[in-house]
Amino acid sequence: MLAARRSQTPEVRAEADAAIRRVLADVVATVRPGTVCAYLPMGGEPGGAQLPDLPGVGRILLPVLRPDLDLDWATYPAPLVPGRYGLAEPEGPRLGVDAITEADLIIAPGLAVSTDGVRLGRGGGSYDRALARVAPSAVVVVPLYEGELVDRLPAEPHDRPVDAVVTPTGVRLVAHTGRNHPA
Ligand SMILES: Nc1nc2c(c(=O)[nH]1)N(C=O)[C@@H](CNc1ccc(C(=O)N[C@@H](CCC(=O)O)C(=O)O)cc1)CN2
Ligand SMILES: Nc1ncnc2c1ncn2[C@@H]1O[C@H](COP(=O)(O)OP(=O)(O)OP(=O)(O)O)[C@@H](O)[C@H]1O
Repeated sequence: MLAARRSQTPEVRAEADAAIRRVLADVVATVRPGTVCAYLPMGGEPGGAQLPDLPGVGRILLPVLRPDLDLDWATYPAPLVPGRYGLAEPEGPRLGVDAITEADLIIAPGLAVSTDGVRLGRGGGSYDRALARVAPSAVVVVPLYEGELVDRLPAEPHDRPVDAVVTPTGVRLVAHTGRNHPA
């Protein structure tokens, strides 16, 4: 999945990123979230650097990677400083790992999602831990490029299912049996 992302030309990627941001704006207009947990794409992740600049959202939180790879949160916009793995992270007060419980919409990074809602991450287990804390009513979406919504992914009991994927062509709901019962 990473190799396919790297092989995209900058022009094709920029166009797909802009389309993904337009679809995300539609999702925000529909869900009308008070608080959104977003992320700052890095190294060819869908959405581009402007992903967290979400118009009309009262409160935007970005992840701050803890030494144990769990996720803390800080508000955005804020000055960005370099974190581990080449991540850019917001300065400002750390709100704690439970800040995600206040989010109505979570935009989570992923390399692929299956049609039954399993998300493939980068292997830190960060979002598995963070998504276990989201409110039952919250919506979890993963921005993806074309071809990254797949039929099957290997799942383990700690994997937390997601609700929908956002691609350049639109939103697609994925089916799962509940946040704490991975498909
Ligand atoms: N943009 C973005 N922010 C994010 C995540 C993410 O996946 N994307 N995370 C999602 O959890 C957390 C950070 N976790 C990360 C874990 C690994 C790598 C990474 O680059 N891993 C290398 C190999 C690491 C190594 O040297 O062992 C890789 O995948 O090539 C990056 C972020 C929080 N913020
Ligand atoms: N709640 C948890 N507490 C501690 N470790 C966990 C937890 N959930 C998952 N892990 C560990 O994290 C590791 C990586 O899991 P996995 O490969 O599913 O990550 P991922 O979903 O790809 O990554 P990420 O969530 O960071 O995007 C596994 O070794 C797993 O045991």
